[in-house]
Amino acid sequence: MGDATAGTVLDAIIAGVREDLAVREAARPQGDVERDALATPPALDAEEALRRPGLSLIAEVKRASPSKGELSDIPDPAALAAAYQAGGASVVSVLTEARRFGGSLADLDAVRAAVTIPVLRKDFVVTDYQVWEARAHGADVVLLIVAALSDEQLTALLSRVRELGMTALVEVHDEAETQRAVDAGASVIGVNARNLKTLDIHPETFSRLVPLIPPGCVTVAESGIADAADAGAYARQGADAVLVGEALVRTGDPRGGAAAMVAAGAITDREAQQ
Ligand SMILES: O=C(O)c1ccccc1NCC(=O)[C@H](O)[C@H](O)COP(=O)(O)O
Repeated sequence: MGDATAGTVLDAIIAGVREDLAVREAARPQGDVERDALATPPALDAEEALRRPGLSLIAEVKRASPSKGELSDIPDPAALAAAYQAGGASVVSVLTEARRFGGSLADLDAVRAAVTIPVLRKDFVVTDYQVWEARAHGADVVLLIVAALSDEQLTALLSRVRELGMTALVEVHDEAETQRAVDAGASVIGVNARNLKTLDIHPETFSRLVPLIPPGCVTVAESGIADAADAGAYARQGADAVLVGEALVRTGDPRGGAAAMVAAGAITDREAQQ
């Protein structure tokens, strides 16, 4: 993608997210969303699911992206999510950002109703309202992108996520963000190989940052994972989980694609024991 100005892509996405959020907040005040959230069945324990032995898969429902444009139509997100679960995914990620990713809260509702494993609301969460909204729509996990948040916002949102019984996947891209995530007390840290300034993928980011993450944390390798071999490579580098979007939505066989990635992690586990 090249040499976009620092911060441009993420800043532009968040500006759009804030505009859409203002419309939703005007239609539905936070008090109403909080009431809905508190009436929703308790969140599933995603952190426990990701800690299980072997490589866990977070399989994503992703229609489009700023880096690649249209990826897949996904007329039936519920069926796609059910295929991911049948293939052994531990968590389903649902992109709910509309403008650049083509997602929606309706997708989150459909997926929540279709699977029994934890569901991640993947969005650009910058306000308390969005966390309550995620819970009201049945999410068990919320993504918090360190690059999008001040330390104060990160701490406050992390604490709200936990208060609602959910798990925060705290996403980092470099050493400074990793230190901020650790200082904020993150227990599930995603290392995104996609540079959010240039959108280029740097697979070596995980091995560079993982030594900075305390051993008790769950580590997730995110972005640019094309196949089972890539998933297995991250398992060998110590990843507890991989988060995969494009490769799974483009395959004609999401169940088989998911199963192959989970199996690659299991093979790596057996190799390590020998
Ligand atoms: O996917 C993008 O182009 C993108 C651009 C800017 C901000 C976020 C972006 N993606 C969100 C994600 O984190 C990915 O959907 C996720 O890691 C899966 O990535 P992939 O397997 O490469 O589709």
